[in-house]
Amino acid sequence: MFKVLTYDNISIAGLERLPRDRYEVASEIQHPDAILLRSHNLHGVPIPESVKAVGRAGAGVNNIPVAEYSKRGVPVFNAPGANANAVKELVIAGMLLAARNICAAWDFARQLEGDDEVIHHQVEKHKKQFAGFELAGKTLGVLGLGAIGVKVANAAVALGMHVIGYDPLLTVESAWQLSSSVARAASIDDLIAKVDLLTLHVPLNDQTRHLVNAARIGIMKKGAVLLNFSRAGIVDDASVCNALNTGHLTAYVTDFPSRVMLKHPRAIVLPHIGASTAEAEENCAVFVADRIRDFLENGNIRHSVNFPDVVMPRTEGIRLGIANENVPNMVGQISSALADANLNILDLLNKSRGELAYTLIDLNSEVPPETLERIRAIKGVLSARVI
Ligand SMILES: NC(=O)C1=CN([C@@H]2O[C@H](COP(=O)(O)OP(=O)(O)OC[C@H]3O[C@@H](n4cnc5c(N)ncnc54)[C@H](O)[C@@H]3O)[C@@H](O)[C@H]2O)C=CC1
Ligand SMILES: O=C(O)C(=O)COP(=O)(O)O
Repeated sequence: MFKVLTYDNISIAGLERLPRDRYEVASEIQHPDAILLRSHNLHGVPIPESVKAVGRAGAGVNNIPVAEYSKRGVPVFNAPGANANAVKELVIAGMLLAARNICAAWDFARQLEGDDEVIHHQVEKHKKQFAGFELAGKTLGVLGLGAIGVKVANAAVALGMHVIGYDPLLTVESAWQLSSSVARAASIDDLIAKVDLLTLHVPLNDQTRHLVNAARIGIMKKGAVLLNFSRAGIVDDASVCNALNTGHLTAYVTDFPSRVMLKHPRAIVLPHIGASTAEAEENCAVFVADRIRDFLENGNIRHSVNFPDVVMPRTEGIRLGIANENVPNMVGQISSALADANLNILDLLNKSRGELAYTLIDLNSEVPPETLERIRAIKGVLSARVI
């Protein structure tokens, strides 16, 4: 039996991918083989010795200390693109909410009192304060053209907007999907200076923390709208608050409320619901549960954020999965240990990614415990397991 510890609300459809005869899945469980979570913060949480894999049913992994898991030879999986459509739809909604002052107008309408004639009179008298602008013809800047950014850019083109994008690490996959109408900015500052609305779709990391700060807001057009459906830390909320107060920014639409933004009349704050649709929750949970299962049962790695893709068809033999540092002579030392135990290699696959490597070896017979211990003791081996 494999044990899977869950945090957050993981879609049942995903949990059902882990059959009950082979998996014990619970939100409280001792010695888990894997952790399955969404936005729960794992920073500062001790990693149980038993954990072999972590699955993030979503895109962002900034809530997971990936480097610490890497040092332990534990792959972290996510579900790239599985919730992108949900976020795209909310971003489009966010642009419309801001452009048409929908939140303030709704608040106004809900507090009207009196009979229908009085209400009608009040409506016609006050509606001018909620006059907005149309998206068609405006210029949208998309920072980060990954799964979400590409979908937002293409949808905005379909709405008649001019779209400019910036992503120095644009993948071939994203480039293929991106509308040819999307213009390319030369730099972040070039992008920011040109647009009426700016939407952020980059991960939170050391390069993107406070990427939108006072200096960058200063080069934005007066009256621009900022949308942040990426992460709180990418935007310096205090600077945005100042810019909203002076009118330099017209509106800030964010999925990440903070104290200064909660009650701000020009801020539209949502409770991190970008991926909260039944479809996205199911897509993410199914995607990542399948990856966790293939790893636990076959040692295969697909769509990990820290390890290379390593997928080898199963032979009849005994399988060994080894995570190691990407340094010379690892495979040599491992195969010597196997040869000394008189084990014959049926199949072997070794791949590296950055500082990490992963090896799958199919063997003709059982691995003696002392051989497994000898492999684990090799300097640079991070984890080794018979599968
Ligand atoms: N509000 C919500 O509920 C959700 C929020 N997110 C957030 O959105 C982020 C993006 O998600 P996806 O598009 O699925 O990820 P992705 O990995 O497909 O795309 C991210 C893109 O950002 C680019 N990028 C990285 N650093 C950059 C930089 N400094 N400047 C410009 N581009 C840069 C990458 O090259 C990549 O193309 C996630 O990391 C997460 O933080 C994701 C899903 C739901
Ligand atoms: O996938 C992401 O990065 C998200 O932000 C979605 O978070 P959630 O799974 O809804 O807690």
